[in-house]
Amino acid sequence: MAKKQFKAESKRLLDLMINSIYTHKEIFLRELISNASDAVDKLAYKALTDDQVGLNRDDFQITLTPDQLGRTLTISDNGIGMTRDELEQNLGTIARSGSLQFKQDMDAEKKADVDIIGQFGVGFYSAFMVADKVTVTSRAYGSDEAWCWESTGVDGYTLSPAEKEAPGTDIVLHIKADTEDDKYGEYLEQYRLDDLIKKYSDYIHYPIRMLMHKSRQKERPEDADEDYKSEWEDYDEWETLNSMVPLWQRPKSEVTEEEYNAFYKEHYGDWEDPLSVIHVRAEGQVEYKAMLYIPTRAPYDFYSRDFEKGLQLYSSGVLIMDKCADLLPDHFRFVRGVVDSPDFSLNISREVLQHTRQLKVIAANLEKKIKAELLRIQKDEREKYETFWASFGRQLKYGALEDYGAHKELLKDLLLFFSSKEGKLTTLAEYRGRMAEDQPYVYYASGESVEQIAKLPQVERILDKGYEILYLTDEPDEFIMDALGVWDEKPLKSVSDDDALPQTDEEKAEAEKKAEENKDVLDFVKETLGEKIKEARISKILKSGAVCLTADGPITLEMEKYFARMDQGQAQSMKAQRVLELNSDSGAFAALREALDSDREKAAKYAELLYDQALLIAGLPIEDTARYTELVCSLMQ
Ligand SMILES: Nc1ncnc2c1ncn2[C@@H]1O[C@H](COP(=O)(O)OP(=O)(O)OP(=O)(O)O)[C@@H](O)[C@H]1O
Repeated sequence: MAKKQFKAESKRLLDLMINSIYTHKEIFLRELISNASDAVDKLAYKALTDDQVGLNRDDFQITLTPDQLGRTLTISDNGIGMTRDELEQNLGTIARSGSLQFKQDMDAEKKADVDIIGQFGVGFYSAFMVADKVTVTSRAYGSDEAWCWESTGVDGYTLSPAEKEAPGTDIVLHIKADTEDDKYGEYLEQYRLDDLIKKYSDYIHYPIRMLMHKSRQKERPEDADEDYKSEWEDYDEWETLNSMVPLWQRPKSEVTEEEYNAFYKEHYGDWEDPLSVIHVRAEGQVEYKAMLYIPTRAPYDFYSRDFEKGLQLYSSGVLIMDKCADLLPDHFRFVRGVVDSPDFSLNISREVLQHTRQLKVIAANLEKKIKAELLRIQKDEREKYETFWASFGRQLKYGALEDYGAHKELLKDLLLFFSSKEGKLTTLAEYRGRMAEDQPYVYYASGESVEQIAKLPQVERILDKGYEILYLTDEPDEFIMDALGVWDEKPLKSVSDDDALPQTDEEKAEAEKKAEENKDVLDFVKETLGEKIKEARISKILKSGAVCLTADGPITLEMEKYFARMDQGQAQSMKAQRVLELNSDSGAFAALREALDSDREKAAKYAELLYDQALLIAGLPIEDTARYTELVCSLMQ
């Protein structure tokens, strides 16, 4: 029998195929199963119009037969098969896809009935990654002869007549001998094959079956006495390895909550039900189906570098990528789920998806859907939203700041902050809804905890006016207020800002007068404290409190704390420009003024002490604690 040669280019191509295109050898099974599924699809399609086929959809199947002794793995299908010419053309020419041709020749309206996977004409050759010889015996539907194609890879192939009872194809892989690095024998183990089918081909529409070798406990004989020891027996049983119809392909109305939840727990290793499921069927610009889950709680590694975001990507029921990061923006990285589309432009190895328009369109649509679902939960199921917020709120806040605030408009409605008025979490929109029109600003105050903020001297005047304050206790909060700037025409304002309460002309004149009258005291305080503060001023924001610390310029005290934590207290980390605010109506101020007139040394001690008090109130450490104690004790004498 004359050996036909692959064309020279084909030889090189084949070598490339076998050694370079795929990163994982195990995908050979995915490719061969996809081919078998295509072949079955083609015959099933024919059966729609041709009664002669004599097979129903339920009769089609793909079988796997591992033979450990003979070291072969056979993949059989009862699909359309190949004629001699087709064997030669399709398997003898690399990059020729009979499947693509088939799809192109099909009537447009029938295309919806089939899900042809093959398009590049290369997948078959991946068999040579694990086999040193491949034998294909095929009988085409409508033909009464069968042919055998055989090849050892680079060396070309032979074609010879063969026997085969029914139409279809048997592909026998002669599995390579094990090496130090590669244990090819694993592809003969039934459980490994089962795993691979579940991983890559679980949603192939036809049953993939394997005769499984199992063992079971024998039934206890009726006359067994007390000493009876249970016995085991081996048996073989055909098992369908794939689940076939993916949940997301079914109409939403036909999937129960239990089914959604069971899928989630099984696939994403969570023991708790998800907070919500988003099931999408899109038919616009890009056709796809998606099933997304919002988890109830963050996985333990969520806020660590180890956490990998991404959705599983399927194309026509075949797994293409386990974590496609491009489908999820970082701010929604907690979402889990699946996207399936026949429209993806895959690259030849089906492993990496090219950055396509389709992917961008899908990602943008999903982002909108996720936001809409979160808003729905926020509105209709507040308690649930708060559970979500406890786990993922931080992620959304950081998301609003990422990329120089590019996503803040999208995320701002989802954010929650603690409300002084409600005594619980609120959205900015809800705050705005409660706000009287003559209230000039949306107020916020920052600190370590809600309790600590509530006691800050600078919140007193604002609360006394009946205004609501957002208590910010999380690191990114102030940065968010900065980034947002205004909410529905009302500026966001820190209660520590000098102009937190707008002043009338009279009040302004009064304040200026006070500052002028007390200039000597303020100069003295500044002189005593030196570089520690930028300025001492008569406060416009204190009511009954004697003193507090604020910051001039863009960096607030809370931001300073944040930067210090980030740099682990390095000296060069960004510092706020501190302003010591003094209440000229307070007893402490009167004492300071009196001391300044009578005992400057004592006055200096007062100034230092007031500064330390202000640090304590702001939740900042006293710089020299020994000196502080000394001050207090000396003033007590
Ligand atoms: N089991 C089979 N039954 C019938 N025809 C087959 C079978 N396996 C392969 N073929 C034919 O051989 C062709 C080449 O297969 P190959 O796997 O190399 O490429 P493909 O499936 O078309 O594309 P892709 O590289 O995208 O998988 C197929 O298009 C199909 O016509």
